[in-house]
Amino acid sequence: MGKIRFGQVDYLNTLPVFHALEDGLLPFDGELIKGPPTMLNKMFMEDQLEVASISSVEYARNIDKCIILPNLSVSADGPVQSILLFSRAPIVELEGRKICLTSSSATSVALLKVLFQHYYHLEVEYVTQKPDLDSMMAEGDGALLIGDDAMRAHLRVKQEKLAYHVTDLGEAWKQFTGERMVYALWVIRKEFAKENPEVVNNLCHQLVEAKKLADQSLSAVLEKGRRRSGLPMEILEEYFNTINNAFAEDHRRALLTFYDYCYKSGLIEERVRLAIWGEENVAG
Ligand SMILES: C=C(O[C@@H]1C=C(C(=O)O)C=C[C@H]1O)C(=O)O
Repeated sequence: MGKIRFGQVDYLNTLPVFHALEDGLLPFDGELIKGPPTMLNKMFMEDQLEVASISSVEYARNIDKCIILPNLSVSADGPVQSILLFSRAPIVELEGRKICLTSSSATSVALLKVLFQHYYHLEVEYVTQKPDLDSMMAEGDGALLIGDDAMRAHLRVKQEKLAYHVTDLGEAWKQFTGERMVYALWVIRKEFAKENPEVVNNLCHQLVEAKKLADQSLSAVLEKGRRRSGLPMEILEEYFNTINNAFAEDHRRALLTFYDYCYKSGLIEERVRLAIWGEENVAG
């Protein structure tokens, strides 16, 4: 077996899980491959990675290929601060308008479509673009951005007093369903996991340890996040209080609620169950 190729979504919200691995604070005999979610989704599904943090909706589209690693996610209970729709008019007035979607996201694109259809009851036109607020707003009436791109754009909108409405999709989802939202999962390739169960057990253990270490060295994680993102410390502190990297019972219920709406909107092809490493239903 060669080194494990481990895909890392290169946003602040995965840093509490990856910090210790990046800094060699835990034994990890693998290679970290960083990129935006859609790049890692694709690499994982094309067998170029053994394990990765990927968009949660992509799990539902590829259940034959992946097993979810326990206790890990990128989630938030309500406003998330990094999944934002910028628009010229309030969101409820966007009927028939053109919305530019970031090419970096899969889950939040599906979330926006679900919310427009089932919560706001509006029909809009979608185009996909590179994540750049100015070129997106030059092309359309709204722009969906995620991750550090969304946070930097939001700061600019405030600093430059740009006349955009900003809708936090985590907040809208919570108002609609009463649930939190699970944006990303850590998954491992089914074939690889079956052939290397001890490696997977060990990795699961290390990732739980990695989160504990990040909790214990929060100031180092914040400082690294500040250097990487260029965002001010107050914003980072608030963000790390908002982002949750657990995967417990209410995360599962919330994720299945999201999948249900994705299914109703034709964004996934079947209703799925969650196959989680270490639980009985992962066989097959
Ligand atoms: C909350 C976020 O979660 C991310 C959103 C993703 C998506 O929309 O596909 C994928 C991975 C997550 O890290 C974010 O980046 O803002």
